[in-house]
Amino acid sequence: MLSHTNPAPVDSASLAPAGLSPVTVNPVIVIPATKPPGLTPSIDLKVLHVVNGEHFSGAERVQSHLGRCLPKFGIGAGFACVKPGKFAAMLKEPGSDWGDGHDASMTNRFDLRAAARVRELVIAHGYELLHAHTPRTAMITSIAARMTGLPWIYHVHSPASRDSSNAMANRVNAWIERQALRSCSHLITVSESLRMDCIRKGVAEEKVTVVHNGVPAVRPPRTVFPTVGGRWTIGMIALMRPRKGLEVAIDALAKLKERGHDVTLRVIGPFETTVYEAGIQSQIDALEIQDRIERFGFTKDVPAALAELDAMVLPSLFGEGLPMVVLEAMAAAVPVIATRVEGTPEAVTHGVEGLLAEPQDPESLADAIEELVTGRQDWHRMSESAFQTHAQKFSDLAMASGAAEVYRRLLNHIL
Ligand SMILES: CC(=O)N[C@H]1[C@@H](OP(=O)(O)OP(=O)(O)OC[C@H]2O[C@@H](n3ccc(=O)[nH]c3=O)[C@H](O)[C@@H]2O)O[C@H](CO)[C@@H](O)[C@@H]1O
Ligand SMILES: O=P([O-])([O-])O[C@@H]1[C@@H](O)[C@H](O)[C@@H](O)[C@H](O)[C@@H]1O
Repeated sequence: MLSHTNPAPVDSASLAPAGLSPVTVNPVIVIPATKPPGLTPSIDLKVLHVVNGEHFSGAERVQSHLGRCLPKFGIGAGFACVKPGKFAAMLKEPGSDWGDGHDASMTNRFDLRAAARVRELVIAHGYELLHAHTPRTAMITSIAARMTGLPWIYHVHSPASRDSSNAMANRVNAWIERQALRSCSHLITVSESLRMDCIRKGVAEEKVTVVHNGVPAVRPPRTVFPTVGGRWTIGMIALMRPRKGLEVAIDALAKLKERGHDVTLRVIGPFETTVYEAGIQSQIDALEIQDRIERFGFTKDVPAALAELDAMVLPSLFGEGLPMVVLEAMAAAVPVIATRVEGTPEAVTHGVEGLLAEPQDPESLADAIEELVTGRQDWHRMSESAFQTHAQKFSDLAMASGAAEVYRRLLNHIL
């Protein structure tokens, strides 16, 4: 049963800005992650996720939601982290309900002792299935699976061959992934686009299941609405690395300034490297748009940050699966302006939950933002559609239910 605070809807005419059509909105809706119908079953299956652990980004967000929600389907999750860092530390924080965190650190990319450590964890904690999330952890897991005789699942979050802007790292990761996948029992992809990518690379169709990413239904209260002709605050939320296209957003912002629109870009999240950060700062300085950019570091409270945005912008260049920030924005009823890459169009239809621009194209991105700020696209309609689409298709429980089904079918030899 969904248990949520859902006050009586009010007519937003009094709240609505000039130039945007009023609709009926709920002023405060915060829907906590909830249980599926029925009582929580007892745990009858334990899965060990083998994860990188150094960042807290999209894959880790998926892992944490799975860890929290799988027990509602009778499945307990543990995590073996092969790199120390943010996710590994967050697993150990008081109050973390993601599952048990274990250390399986590697001293270098080819440190195969981590596989022996995974085997020890399986024996000590009674895990019955292994689940890897990156090429590096696929390699470790494939060896650990051989050592333990357990089946293993590979979760594809992005295409290894175009996952980063480092061509050599992409080639090495794609090669490692190919070798490891020879022994993989089943693949989960986060988008249909990635399923097709795996099939094109030779994985048998029946070995791949799409489990779309999902996030909890958290729609923070919003009291201020954007107005045509007023100031718009759009935000990008990410671990900032070249493939996310922050440069394109900055160029688009300069174009919007030239066109006379009052749009500010809020950049929320850490930078992967100081070199990348310095390059971005130089670009901002050269374009003389310091007055239009606000920068924040990593935030733990993404829903609160979203509640202060008029739109979430994600100008990814390539390499996405189904970005979590897109789904988080939709859950928070924030329109999304993103690019037509990989799985993003599976969540956002142009003109419905948001707007889609062409990747690598500041003009196209500026045009999309302009559509919204000039009121040619109705903000309230888009906000409500985003909220509805999330609720119907991209909840954390739907994702956990999909993963649980794959686990059970695999162990019952139906897959
Ligand atoms: C290029 C790439 O490999 N992208 C994939 C990666 O996501 P990637 O890590 O690139 O980006 P996502 O948008 O999916 O995730 C970023 C996550 O970090 C969180 N965040 C960000 C900034 C901040 O300050 N605080 C914070 O908590 C966001 O709320 C979000 O949950 O894994 C996702 C999960 O399957 C995939 O769908 C993405 O396509
Ligand atoms: O294992 P590795 O190549 O060093 O680590 C990489 C991670 O640092 C990165 O966050 C992720 O997006 C890549 O897919 C890759 O897994």
